[in-house]
Parts: sequence; structure tokens; C-alpha cells
Amino acid sequence: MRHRQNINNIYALLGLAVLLLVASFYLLGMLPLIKHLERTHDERVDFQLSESSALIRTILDDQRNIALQVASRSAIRNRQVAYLRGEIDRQTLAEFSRPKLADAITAHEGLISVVRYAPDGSRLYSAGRQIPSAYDRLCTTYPVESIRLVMIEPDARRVYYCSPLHDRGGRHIGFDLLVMFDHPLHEAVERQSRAGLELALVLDDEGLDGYWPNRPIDSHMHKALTQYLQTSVMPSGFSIAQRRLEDEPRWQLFLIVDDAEHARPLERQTLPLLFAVLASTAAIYLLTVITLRPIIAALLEQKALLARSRCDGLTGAHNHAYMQELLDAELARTTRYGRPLSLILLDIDHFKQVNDRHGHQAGDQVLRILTQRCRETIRQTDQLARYGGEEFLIILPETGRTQAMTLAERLRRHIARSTFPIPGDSLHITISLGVISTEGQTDAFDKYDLIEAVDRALYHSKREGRDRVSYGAITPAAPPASGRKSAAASRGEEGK
Ligand SMILES: Nc1nc2c(ncn2[C@@H]2O[C@H](COP(=O)(O)OP(=O)(O)OP(=O)(O)O)[C@@H](O)[C@H]2O)c(=O)[nH]1
Repeated sequence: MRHRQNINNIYALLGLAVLLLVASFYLLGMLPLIKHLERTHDERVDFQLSESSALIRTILDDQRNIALQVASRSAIRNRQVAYLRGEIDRQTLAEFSRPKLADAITAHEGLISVVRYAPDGSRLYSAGRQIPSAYDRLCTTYPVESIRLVMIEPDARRVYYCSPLHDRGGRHIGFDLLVMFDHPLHEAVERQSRAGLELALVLDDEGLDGYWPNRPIDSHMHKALTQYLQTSVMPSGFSIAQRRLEDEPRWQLFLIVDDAEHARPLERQTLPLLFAVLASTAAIYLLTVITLRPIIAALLEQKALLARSRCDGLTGAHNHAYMQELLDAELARTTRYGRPLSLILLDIDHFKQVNDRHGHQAGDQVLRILTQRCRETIRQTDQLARYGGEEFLIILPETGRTQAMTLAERLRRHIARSTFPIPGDSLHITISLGVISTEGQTDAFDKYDLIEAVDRALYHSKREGRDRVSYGAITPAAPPASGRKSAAASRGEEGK
């Protein structure tokens, strides 16, 4: 039973070691890896935003070039100057310029319409598809110093540019509103967006009114973008990276990242690793347990045998042989460090009568209970040994005479007041005790001197009427001969 518990403790310790292994793997291996993957992801998002921004910029440049080419036609620009000077009327201007603009529309694939305005924003004429007059305000709402993208109509798949016109001297002579297809832009953004990553182009002041792309964006991402534009707070579960478009400062490019999608590749890379480590540590644990099982069992068996060899079978106190070992060790310590050592030898009074009246079994029971009572009274560092028969020796390390006497007296009273239940009866017994201490001892002494002294003290108590404590002086026998054994010691070592 005790073995089982010890083995379980060892397995629990092994389990703890495995847990520590897994925890340190997680802290030292997995966490840095996850951080690295996250950083890589952030870098990828940043790179993607830069790439998309560069791509869109190229497309816008292409479209602005078309606008520039339309505006740079000198013949129609000269007519515009003439009109503004009042040299020709609007009708003449329109009749001359409209076909040239129509040529330009035909020449530039992707160009749908051009509307020309006077510097005050009034419409002069247009070419290509009809543009509602409501759109005329596009070129005058914001100051337009150079060609600017002013509107995107995702549903109509059109983009609108405003291009300011100047004469040779650089004077402002009006605007062109150019309407173009959004195909190139659409294709570019389409290419850049994928599951969990959506690109959106948003016009500063108009929020989602000036929002693009022209395909249905994931509704969660759309909601996330809306919330972000309204509150500037990133909704949970999404990250948003943004960048202002170069040369088009009013347009911002957003990259909306669905964190759940983003985490997926992370999980794909780290989870199998974690599972592999868990599985291998579990395997190591099992293999270790299987391998160690017989070794641990043998060691524990050995330990138990050793404990049994030191133990008195009847009472569980240390046996006489082990007591001798303990006494040797304590005496060596006392001699070396000059620390006090005391001994108590106790003997049950008239124990023979217990045996005679109540039987040997009852006597054994009394010895067991007495051991228990002694244990209740002494300290954990004190050692209780069955010296022999109904005699017990208590070794008290680091204990002086007064303390030893106090303890002996307390023990005597405790036993005298205790009851000793035996089958069918309850006994009261008394004990006699002898006490000695090395405290203040100046003459050299050995183990046999101690045993003899404590034995004498005990028999002094017996002679004086029992149920009492006597202190005995250590009187070393001179000269100490090797192998010398007193009568008491010999009796003790042989057992009673
Ligand atoms: N039940 C039991 N009795 C034991 C054991 N060992 C010794 N005894 C008995 O203890 C008794 C000791 O008797 P005595 O030495 O005459 O001493 P006493 O009767 O205790 O008298 P005093 O010591 O003079 O007070 C003997 O009857 C032994 O048989 C044991 O292990 N179990």
C-alpha cells in the first residue's frame, strides 16, 4: 500500500517533469515561433498594402495621362481662350471642339465622356455619353490644381477625373471632367484581394459614399470598415491597415484583415508542432514509466526491507541494533560539536503481573500502546527504541539535563494518567525512568558509560519505589578498554 503510494509519487513527479518540459517548450519554442509568424504576417500585410498602392498608382497615372492628352490639344485650348476673350460665342466653340473631343474618346479605349467647363464651373459642351448636370459640381467642389480622381461609381463601373486647363501663359481657362471605365482598377484590386484580405479605396470626406471596389465585399469586412470609418476604432476580430495614395491625397487605401482567417495559417503551422511535442512527451512519459517500474519497485522494496530491519516488529519503535547505530552517530556528533545529548531509559513497573494476570497478548498490547504514548510526548527529532523486553530507550539530541528531566517527568505523568485498553479490560500502568545527560560532563566517556549510567538511574527509580524519575551521573570506567561492555550494555545488545 505504502509502496503503491511511493510509486505513484514518483510517477507524479515524472508527470510534473513532463509538464515542465512541455511548458518550457511552449514558452521557449512555441511563443517565439508564434510571435515570429505574427510579425511575418504583419510584414506581409504591409507589403501587400505597398504593392497594391503602387499598382493603383500606376493605373491612376495611366488614366491621368489620357486626361492630360485630351487637355493638351492646342486647337481646342486656343478656341477656349478665344471664347473667354469674347472673340467667339459658345455655339462656335462647341461646334469646333466637340468633334475633336469625340476623336479623343475614340482614340483612348476606356474613355467614356469628356465635359468641358469654363473657369466658373459652367458647362460649355461635352462629348461622348451624356453626363447628368448634377455631376458638374465635381470639378468645383474642391480646389483642383492638377488632374485628380474625384469620384468612383462602383455600380456604373466608372471613374471620374477632373483636369484643370491652362493657356500657354499658365492661366486657368477651365476644367475637363473625364469619365473612364474602372476596369484596370477593378482588376488590380481583384488581384490583390483574397480570403481574409480585402482592399478598399475610400474618399476622405465622403466615407463610404466614396467607397470602392465594385464587387460585393465580405459583409463582415464591410461592417468592420464602416465601423472603423465612423469611429476610428478597429472592430474586434479585424485588423485594418491604411495608406494614403501618393499623388491622390484624398484617397485612402484600406487593407481589411479578418483575424480569424489570418490566424488560420498560423494554426496550420504551429498546431501540428504542438501536437507532435505533446505526443512525443506522452510517449517518453509512458516509456519511462514502463522502464522504471521494476527498478522503482525493487528500490522501494529494498528501502522497506531496510526500514523493517531497523524496526521492532511488535511496537514499531526502532529495534535494539538500530538504536546502537543511532547512539554511535549521536555520540560522535556530541563529541565533535560539544552539543548536549541526553538519554531516557524507561521500564514498565510490575509488567510481569500484566502478563500473568491478563496474558501475553494483553502484555503485547500494553507495549504497543506505551510506544504510541511515548511518541505522542517526545519531539520528532527524538529517537524511540525498544531496548529490550519492556524497556525503552529515548535518545534526545541537542537536549540538556533540565529539558531531559522535564520530558521524563511529563512522560511519567502521561503514562500514569493514561488508560491501556486490552480485550475486556482497561489497565493503568506506571513506568520508572532513568535520565542522564552529557551536559557539563568533563570526563571522557563512551557509549557503554552512558548506557551503564542510564541503567543505574533507572534501577535507582525502581529501588526507590517505582513510578518516578531519577537522574544519573556518568561515571566513566577507568581505564576505557576497547571492546569493554558493561553488564547493562551487554544485556541491552543481546536483548532481554
Ligand atoms: N507480553 C510481553 N511480555 C514481555 C515481552 N518481553 C518481556 N516481557 C515480560 O516482561 C516481564 C519483565 O518482568 P521483570 O523483569 O520481572 O520485571 P517487572 O515485572 O516489570 O518488574 P519491575 O521491572 O521490577 O517493576 C517478564 O514477565 C517478561 O516475560 C514481550 O515482548 N511481550
